[in-house]
Amino acid sequence: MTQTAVKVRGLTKRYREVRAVDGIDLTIAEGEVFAILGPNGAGKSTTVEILEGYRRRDAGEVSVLGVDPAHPTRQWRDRIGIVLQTANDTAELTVRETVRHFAGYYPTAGDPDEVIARVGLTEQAGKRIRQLSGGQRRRVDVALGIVGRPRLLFLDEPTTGFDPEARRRFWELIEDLARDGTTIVLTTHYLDEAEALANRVAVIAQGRIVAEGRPATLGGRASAKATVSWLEGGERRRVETGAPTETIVELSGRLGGEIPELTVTRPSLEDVYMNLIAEVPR
Ligand SMILES: Nc1ncnc2c1ncn2[C@@H]1O[C@H](COP(=O)(O)OP(=O)(O)OP(=O)(O)O)[C@@H](O)[C@H]1O
Repeated sequence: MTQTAVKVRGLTKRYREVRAVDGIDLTIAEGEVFAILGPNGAGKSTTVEILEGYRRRDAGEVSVLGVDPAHPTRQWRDRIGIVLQTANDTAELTVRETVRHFAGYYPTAGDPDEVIARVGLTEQAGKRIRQLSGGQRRRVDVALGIVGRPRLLFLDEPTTGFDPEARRRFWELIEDLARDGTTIVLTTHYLDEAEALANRVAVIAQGRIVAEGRPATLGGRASAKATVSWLEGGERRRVETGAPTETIVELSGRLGGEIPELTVTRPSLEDVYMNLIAEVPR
């Protein structure tokens, strides 16, 4: 039976007149990679901070690894990994010293050098934090989030400032952790990141979930019309169709085999996301 890692019902949080979180329901199974998407100010961080036990809620039920995060225990904290913003307080320590220091907080921490290798910082292990680039510092943050070998890892916009290669490496790390059974809750503004990593995504706008599902099917994406495009008589032709295979067979017959410069596209996750966000009344 799949265990539930996160269960949220009717979660509500206001800051004076702002309804930051306005009745959210969420269920995340153990081992899932779950992405929370949404525009600036949608309520993502507030939701995640409540799940992490760092913010009080006004109403609703929340269970994270079977515990109400409003009443966290030490044992519960040890099973949760959080990638915080850059740890500036250790600027004078080296990467290795910092990771070792944080490893000391956990009863079953991973080997610091192994963790440093996993985030791709072996060459920088002896450097002071303040000497690192922004993207390298962010990798230290990730190392500190996983050094306790958490069962549930929260990542808030983890790849902001990463170069493309570092992002790919980071994605591999997340896939690796997911294969080991770590549940991952991720907020991101990069839709390709959500598509590459997440089993499921939720789109939040104005404190509510406006869509939830697999990235491939979100917002009716899989059943949306496809655009078939090809070159004919020196001109680019395009048709929208619910039956692209039929269109291609018909075209292939007409053009006598290979269809020049054929492409078939469906709405991207970004297209679907933009539509979902546009529909939310302001
Ligand atoms: N400490 C606070 N005091 C008052 N209002 C706040 C506070 N934190 C957040 N808010 C407001 O609550 C709403 C939701 O903010 P939140 O930070 O959860 O959004 P977000 O989806 O994480 O945004 P972003 O993508 O910009 O990080 C916003 O309107 C924000 O201005």
